[in-house]
Amino acid sequence: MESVIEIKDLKMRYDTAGDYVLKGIDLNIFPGQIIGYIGPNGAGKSTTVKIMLGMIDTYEGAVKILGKDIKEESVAYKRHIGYVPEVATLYDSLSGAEYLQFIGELYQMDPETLTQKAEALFDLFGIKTAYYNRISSYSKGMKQKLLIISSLIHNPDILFFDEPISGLDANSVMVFKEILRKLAEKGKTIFYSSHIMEVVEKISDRIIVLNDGVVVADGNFETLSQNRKDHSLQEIFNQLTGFDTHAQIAESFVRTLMDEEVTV
Ligand SMILES: Nc1ncnc2c1ncn2[C@@H]1O[C@H](COP(=O)(O)OP(=O)(O)OP(=O)(O)O)[C@@H](O)[C@H]1O
Repeated sequence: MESVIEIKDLKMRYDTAGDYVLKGIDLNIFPGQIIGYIGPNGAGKSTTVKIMLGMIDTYEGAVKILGKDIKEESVAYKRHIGYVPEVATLYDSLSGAEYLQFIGELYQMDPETLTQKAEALFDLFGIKTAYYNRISSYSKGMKQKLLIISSLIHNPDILFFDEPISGLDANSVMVFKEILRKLAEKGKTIFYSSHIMEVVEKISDRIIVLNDGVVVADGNFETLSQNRKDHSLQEIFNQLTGFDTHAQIAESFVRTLMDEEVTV
């Protein structure tokens, strides 16, 4: 099977005299995979995703998406990509309808098809009545649903989601997880970054753990949990990233707050 994403010896440093934040990453991602892309704060997850999205081009190494080197073919591949960023800027003065029309125009979608799809997706997400309202009046979860719809409306082949369920209620999370499964069944590739280990463990059929700019684990949950005494992804994550001091840190934190003697 051909890779949808092929990353070879990817290195990145933001400052030419500074340290590398990505230290040589090699990955082959295949159609229909749901990749849980996890790692501690600052590990380099967003940097990798931004490189794949073409938002950073000062990297070393090679990144091929859908068979093309993204440095050589920097625009065409973006039609095949959908993205939900962790922090998004939505145009608050537009309505949901206007925002999606704008997104549709960027992807040169037929306006009638776009409107039909947009209205139907709003309805399915339970926010139909907000379609013509200004985004400034949306709740956090409604904004998140709009972002999810706008990342999917052009029917992309590769999806990058960064904490996509942030703000979604429990029922909507169930719907969203099922949507991911169905999209993967249709051959879409999903790159899912999150710090919520329970969700990553459940939805991913491949988990990639990044620590300090290096891939420290890559496999399905069963492979990752082999030969380890603890079996939740949270515990495997703690072991892989060498973290076992949560209790001491919490105690020092609270002592500091309480003005007691500090022992860090
Ligand atoms: N624009 C930037 N300029 C300089 N350094 C940056 C920039 N963006 C990220 N970095 C640095 O690169 C490293 C990796 O950051 P990145 O945002 O990729 O991590 P992450 O794994 O996505 O973290 P988080 O889980 O906190 O979102 C960090 O040390 C960060 O300080």
